[in-house]
Amino acid sequence: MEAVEELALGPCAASPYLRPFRLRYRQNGTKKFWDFMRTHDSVSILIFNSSRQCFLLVKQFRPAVFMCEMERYHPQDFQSKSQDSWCPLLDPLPAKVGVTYELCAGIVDKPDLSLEEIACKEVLEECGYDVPITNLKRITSYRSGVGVTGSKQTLFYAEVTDQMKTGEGGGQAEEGELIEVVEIPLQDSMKFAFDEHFPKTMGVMFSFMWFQSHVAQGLLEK
Ligand SMILES: Nc1ncnc2c1ncn2[C@@H]1O[C@H](COP(=O)(O)OP(=O)(O)O[C@H]2O[C@H](CO)[C@@H](O)[C@H](O)[C@H]2O)[C@@H](O)[C@H]1O
Ligand SMILES: [Mg+2]
Repeated sequence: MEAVEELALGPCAASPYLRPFRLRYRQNGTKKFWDFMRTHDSVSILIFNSSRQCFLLVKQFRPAVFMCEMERYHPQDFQSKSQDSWCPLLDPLPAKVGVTYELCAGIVDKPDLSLEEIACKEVLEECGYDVPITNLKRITSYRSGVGVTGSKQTLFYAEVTDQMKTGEGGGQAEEGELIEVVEIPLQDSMKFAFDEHFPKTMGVMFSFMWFQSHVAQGLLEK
């Protein structure tokens, strides 16, 4: 996953994944504008393996995270010339600075599938567990990125057992997805959630805390 080579930064003239817009408006008499991106909504799934008493997370290389780190160390790479042509990044940081721990997640891009169906598909593709749709519990939904995308993410919980494992996961190879599944033991999960050495999404932190207050107590009483 960390063999990332031949990096080059270029302009994004058109994308099936995001579209930039500007909204002009007058608020309380003051004229304003706001720039934003239209992008897909998404689902994410907190997966707890009860056979092994651990959470399943996915680790992947995130170009946007990587380039935030690059900008800190090589701000010149983002300057003018890359606005109209491809600019090779000659002194890249190690790819691992762009690898994050996340909940299994996927974009909502199939209008004929329900959020639950998309969530089950992602659990199978990314983590290799075949979860019946009735095993999914909707936790809540929230806005991810209110400043730029405003998109909505719906969070589910799925308890799995080793018997439900039918494959290795790892994402859809034909789409170039390269995902590593990692197990976080329940007993280490709160320490992990707040350990800044492991770059992660808010979804991981929030859902681990949700588990503590909604599920963990029940496990102790079993
Ligand atoms: N900007 C982009 N550029 C190039 N290719 C792209 C792309 N966006 C998506 N793709 C392609 O579409 C695939 C989408 O994968 P997923 O459906 O698993 O969504 P992902 O988990 O990346 O993001 C979802 O889940 C994460 C984690 O919660 C949310 O942050 C995120 O908004 C949501 O889309 C990627 O593997 C890639 O092939
Ligand atoms: Mg995904």
